[in-house]
Amino acid sequence: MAVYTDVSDLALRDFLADYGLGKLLAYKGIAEGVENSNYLLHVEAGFFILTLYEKRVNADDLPFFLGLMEHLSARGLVCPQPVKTREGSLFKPLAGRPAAIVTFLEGVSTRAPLVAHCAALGTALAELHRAGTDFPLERANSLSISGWPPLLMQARDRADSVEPGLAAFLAAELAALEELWPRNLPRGVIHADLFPDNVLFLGDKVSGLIDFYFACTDFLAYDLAVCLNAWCFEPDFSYNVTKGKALIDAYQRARPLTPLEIIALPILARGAALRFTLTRLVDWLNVPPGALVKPKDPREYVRRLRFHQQATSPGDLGLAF
Ligand SMILES: Nc1ncnc2c1ncn2[C@@H]1O[C@H](COP(=O)(O)OP(=O)(O)OP(=O)(O)O)[C@@H](O)[C@H]1O
Ligand SMILES: N[C@@H](CCO)C(=O)O
Repeated sequence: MAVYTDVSDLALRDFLADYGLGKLLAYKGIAEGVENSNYLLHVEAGFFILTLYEKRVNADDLPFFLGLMEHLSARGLVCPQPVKTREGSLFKPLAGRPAAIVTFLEGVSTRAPLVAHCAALGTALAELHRAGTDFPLERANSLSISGWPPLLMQARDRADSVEPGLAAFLAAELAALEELWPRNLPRGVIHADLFPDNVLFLGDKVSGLIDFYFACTDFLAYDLAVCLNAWCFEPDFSYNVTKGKALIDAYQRARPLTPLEIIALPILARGAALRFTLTRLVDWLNVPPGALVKPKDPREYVRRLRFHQQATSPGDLGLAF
């Protein structure tokens, strides 16, 4: 359960006094998620999500994240809408953390995506990229290639306790990717963490995208690479090329990839696998005492990384070219 920061009902009532949402009727911590503390709020105005931003979220980035959700909602993408205080603020402190209230979205995330889910995701991802084109703010991706060496430094000494030889393997991967990483691909707003737990469905249809707290300005095709890793591997770590093809084809129907993006996709997928290996490894080795959280297993991403070392052609991912 991801609740790092406990919120007393007294503090919450005081916080809510600045919003026009009526009285607090009930609230409870939400079991899913690993990054921030989330509560489901039931107030007189209905149901909302209260998020307290934890270590990876810098308060200076909140205007980008919350402004992006407003921008995308205004363009018809279903994502949480931030609720402003009576004075017009998008966030304010609660229990020592910056905190915001956003609208609650209906739908259920899937733990075992089917081909139809992957196709629906591909369409939603391309729509997100298109809706983000005129968003005026920029935010560098702090977890792209220049952000990986500091993560490896934090984990290097204890990485081999997770899997023998892991520190050397990751150092070699980092060096290889620094050589191979593309420089000039189409850029724009990306979600950067569109895993199955961040996509809500009603049946086969996407009913909402959530958790924009890694969103940034980066290669659009990197977002597709993150999704291929998160949605198209089976529990035995084999890559399901049918799911990959469904995701890519649906994406391309709404936003065709350029030839350079097609060539770069295997490297982007390898880099995306390294990014999540490193953040998971750091979190695995540093669970805060008392936190109600189940860290995610970095070895799931080491397996993907090994796949991408071998799968060097776009066709290996399901891309017809
Ligand atoms: N706007 C929303 N509407 C409905 N449910 C939501 C909403 N925002 C969050 N949730 C619920 O809260 C859970 C955790 O939210 P979120 O994914 O934003 O947390 P996180 O800690 O940032 O997670 P992650 O580990 O994916 O980074 C979600 O899986 C979902 O069940
Ligand atoms: N989606 C991430 C966790 C949130 O950053 C992961 O599965 O490692």
